[in-house]
Amino acid sequence: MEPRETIIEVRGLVNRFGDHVVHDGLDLDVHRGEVLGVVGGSGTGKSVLLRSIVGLIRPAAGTVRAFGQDVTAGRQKGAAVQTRWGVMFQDGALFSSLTVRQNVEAPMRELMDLPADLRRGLADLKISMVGLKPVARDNYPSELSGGMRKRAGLARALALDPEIVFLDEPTAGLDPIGASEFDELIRRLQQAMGLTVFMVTHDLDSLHAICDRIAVLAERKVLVTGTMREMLEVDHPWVHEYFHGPRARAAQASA
Ligand SMILES: Nc1ncnc2c1ncn2[C@@H]1O[C@H](COP(=O)(O)OP(=O)(O)OP(=O)(O)O)[C@@H](O)[C@H]1O
Repeated sequence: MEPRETIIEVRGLVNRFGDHVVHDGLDLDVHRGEVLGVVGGSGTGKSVLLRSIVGLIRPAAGTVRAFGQDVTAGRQKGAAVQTRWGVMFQDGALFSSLTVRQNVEAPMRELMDLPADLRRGLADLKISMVGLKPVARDNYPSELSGGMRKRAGLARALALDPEIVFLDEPTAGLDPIGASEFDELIRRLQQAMGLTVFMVTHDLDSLHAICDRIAVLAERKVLVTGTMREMLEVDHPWVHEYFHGPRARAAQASA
């Protein structure tokens, strides 16, 4: 097997809010081309981990290297990697006063110097790639269904042709059919674009359907990483319950 390239390397990460320690010496590698599912109980710091990797939270200690650059060192250095990743927040986090197209154009406006017609063409391409009809381009977020808003959020995350996308609970709030369509979309885009995907999720079906590897957050760190098959062997109470509980059995049966 070829050695795997690590594109995100988190070492010794410490995050705390007041005296509440969320992460205490967390290590994690993300490999190029994989779909990594990040799971953990509520409040274990999955979103905080995502936000500290993309520079929205400055950790109390530890380092995050992205594409070989230390992105914890300061905003200046981090700016260079911002075009290499895209982020989709939990509810899509779209700008409510902008249309879908304007939302997708926003990262291009901020970080690239493109003529308006090219920017618009690229935005429309991304909108069609996520399966939204052309008519949705001029809609405002409030005019879209939850599933469409998520697709629009994904189109915005893809705006700059990133190498990695960070998705925070992409299927939360979708009905089962919508959720599996969204999984399928992520898998197709990942294969077509050679994307790496970092996905925080509670969705056991998504873990089965599209994740190459899973990282479990517990006890203020990444307790274990591995394939779904490896997760089934882990002898830790929470991990065992999560991957063997009734919902896990149902997801396994339908995978
Ligand atoms: N800005 C903040 N200020 C204070 N506490 C915070 C802040 N952001 C997160 N926390 C706390 O950090 C902990 C981890 O939060 P986080 O949102 O990362 O959890 P999570 O694992 O994503 O949970 P869930 O699965 O419920 O979304 C929580 O206890 C939360 O209250």
